[in-house]
Amino acid sequence: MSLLSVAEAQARILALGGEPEIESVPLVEAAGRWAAADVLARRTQPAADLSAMDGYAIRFAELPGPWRVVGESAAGAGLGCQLAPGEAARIFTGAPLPEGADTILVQEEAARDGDLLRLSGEGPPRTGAHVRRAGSDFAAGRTLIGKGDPLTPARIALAAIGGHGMLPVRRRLRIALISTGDELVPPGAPAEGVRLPASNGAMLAALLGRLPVAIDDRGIVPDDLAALTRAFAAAAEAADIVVTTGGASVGEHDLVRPALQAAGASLDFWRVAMKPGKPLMAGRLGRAAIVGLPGNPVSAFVTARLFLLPLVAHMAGDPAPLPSSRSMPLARPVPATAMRAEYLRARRTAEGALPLDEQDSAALLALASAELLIVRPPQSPALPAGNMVETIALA
Ligand SMILES: Nc1nc2c(c(=O)[nH]1)N[C@H]1C(S)=C(S)[C@@H](COP(=O)(O)OP(=O)(O)OC[C@H]3O[C@@H](n4cnc5c(N)ncnc54)[C@H](O)[C@@H]3O)O[C@H]1N2
Ligand code: MOO
Repeated sequence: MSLLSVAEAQARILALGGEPEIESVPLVEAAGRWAAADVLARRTQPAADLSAMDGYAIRFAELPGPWRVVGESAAGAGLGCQLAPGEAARIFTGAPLPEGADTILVQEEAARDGDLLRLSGEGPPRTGAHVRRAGSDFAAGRTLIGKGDPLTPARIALAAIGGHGMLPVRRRLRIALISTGDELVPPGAPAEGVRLPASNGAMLAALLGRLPVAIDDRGIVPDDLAALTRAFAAAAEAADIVVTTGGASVGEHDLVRPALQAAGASLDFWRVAMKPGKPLMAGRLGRAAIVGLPGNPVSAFVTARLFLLPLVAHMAGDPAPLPSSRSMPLARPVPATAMRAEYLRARRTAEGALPLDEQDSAALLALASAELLIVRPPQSPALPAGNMVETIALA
């Protein structure tokens, strides 16, 4: 298999994802997901003409008054009768405008003495001042949220006020994580000699945690063909996506590809023209999509950001799952690139994107301080400071 371009690999990985069923979930659980169907208003908002201020409901034509206050309209309860000529009603924010009234006199511009109400300031400037008309936000039946819209906090509020307690979303994706490597110990366990803690599983769980997923961290599997084959087959039974890290390259201990094949997986691609992240593989095993990330922690991070998160977002209903990029000036020169696209870890400065000195694909200290990836396409010339480059935000 030859090296694929990043764009082609992204398109192919998105095509691997199935369409999880649609379910209805309570509003708070829907936050951060995508609407799986249009959501229509079940009610008109406001349902009636309401006061937008605390004050008095009057007829504009009767200014400058005086009026006789005949009762009160509070939020959730109206006056209960119609205003006759010369009459006003005490009214509060959110309360229904009594029949016969058309305008609100705010209380700061009114003087009250028993039942008697007088104008004490400039008064309302026009008929209908401080009145929220019935249906001025939306009418029943109107589309409030379109299929594919992100369920932001504002859309959650909109759905609630539109009469919904539940929203249609794609069900949470089950993601199995498998770290491979004889050298790995679980995070926090003593790492003797040349063994090292497995950082990729926790990193991936943290990255995925912002999406609607249920993580099944299946821990560390040694570099053993039979053990890996068994682990992949078992993980694929219940998962929508099986994510492996490590063992993706070409050494004798890099057994992920043969083990996936032994488990019955069909591999769609292996190796992408990018740095870091070349030995990325993707395919299917039974009903599950397989994403094999490289073991190097920075390579795993960058490929997760560019391929795995978009796949998950796509399956969760995001119509635009690929990371967006933004043009920024370079704060320092960058060298030419060869056949692979390069994703340089960088910081944001007043002068623009500043590539870090340390670009090793195992250097987590540098990755942890990076705020951006500078995207350098294959076969790009060296660029001086000040030239514009595309960047992907990491936070
Ligand atoms: N002769 C070649 N050698 C390599 C090539 C190549 O094309 N020809 N590709 C290199 C590239 S690029 C990458 S990236 C790495 C990735 O290789 P693997 O996916 O096979 O990863 P491993 O060999 O298993 O591990 C690499 C490195 O990362 C550490 N690691 C692995 N898993 C974890 C984990 N869960 N948490 C933290 N660190 C982990 C592992 O100990 C190794 O140090 O291959 C190059 N080689
Ligand atoms: O492509 Mo590897 O991910 O450079 O280190």
